[in-house]
Amino acid sequence: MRAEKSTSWHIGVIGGSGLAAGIELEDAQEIAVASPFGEPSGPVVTGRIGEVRMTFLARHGKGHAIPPSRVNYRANIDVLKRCGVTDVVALSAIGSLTEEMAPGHMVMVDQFIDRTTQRVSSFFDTGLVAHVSLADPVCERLKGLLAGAAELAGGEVHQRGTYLCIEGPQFSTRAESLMYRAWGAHVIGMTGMPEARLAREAELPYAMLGMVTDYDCWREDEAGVEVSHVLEVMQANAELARTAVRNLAHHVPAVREPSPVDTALEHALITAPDARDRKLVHKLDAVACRLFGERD
Ligand SMILES: CSC[C@H]1O[C@H](OP(=O)(O)O)[C@H](O)[C@@H]1O
Ligand SMILES: Nc1ncnc2[nH]cnc12
Repeated sequence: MRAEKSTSWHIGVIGGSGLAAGIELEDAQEIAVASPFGEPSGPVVTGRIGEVRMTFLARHGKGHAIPPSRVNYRANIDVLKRCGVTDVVALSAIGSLTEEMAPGHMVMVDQFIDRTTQRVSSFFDTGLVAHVSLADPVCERLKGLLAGAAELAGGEVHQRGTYLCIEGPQFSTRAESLMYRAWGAHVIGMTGMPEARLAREAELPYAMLGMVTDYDCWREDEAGVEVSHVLEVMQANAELARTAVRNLAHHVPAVREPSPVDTALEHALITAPDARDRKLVHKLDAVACRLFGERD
């Protein structure tokens, strides 16, 4: 395992609802990658778009069998890191909490409010304590590149948006939806957290391209969200998302300059070396490879 990131891009794509079929890659290979954090959502498909290495993982597994609360977010991020991914792009179906973010639009999520309750949200634990900064959970550089790629694909793109993550699997009540609006959230989903937290701990720049599928249930006199409707809108927009990813691969700079996120753990570890749990340190050979991995 390499300790420092290379200057070549290797983009990991996590495909959400309606995007399990993945993206078209050259020299595609399906690989089952094992993780010390358990079973990831499925095998990854790794290959290239032009000169850029790409690795795809379906968040909910083949056939969308895994609900948001049971996605093994740690294993998913761990296997992407193990594959050598340098940056992570998340594709997600989202509900809109604001009039101007209409179904069919795309939102470059840049902030999160986490209302999840059942998920393991850190790679670190007793015997190895770390506190990374999450003030800016999305990598500005990756977000900018992805926004440009989405616009080039012909999408109506909103440059920022706060994503409220619920536990699900039920959609929200009207009272909750109104409260989230009052909190200043712009969009709602069930998977952005802890995915973004874990990417940061793994020193992986993360950006989310949210695909608006519905208006949640805050609008008066409108029916609540139906999953069939969400999937219908996603199917209509899946090709747009795939084109955005293709454009991203074709438009990243030839040389990947370091991102501040590449060293997010630099000042985050607080446990003294002699108080560290060796087993946990070993488990983090990929996630924290820069600090604990073997050099090749
Ligand atoms: C299919 S409706 C609810 C479902 O869709 C979103 O999934 P993802 O973020 O993986 O695209 C939402 O978060 C829920 O999991
Ligand atoms: N309204 C909504 N609430 C939660 N997750 C969603 N995914 C798509 N639409 C959603």
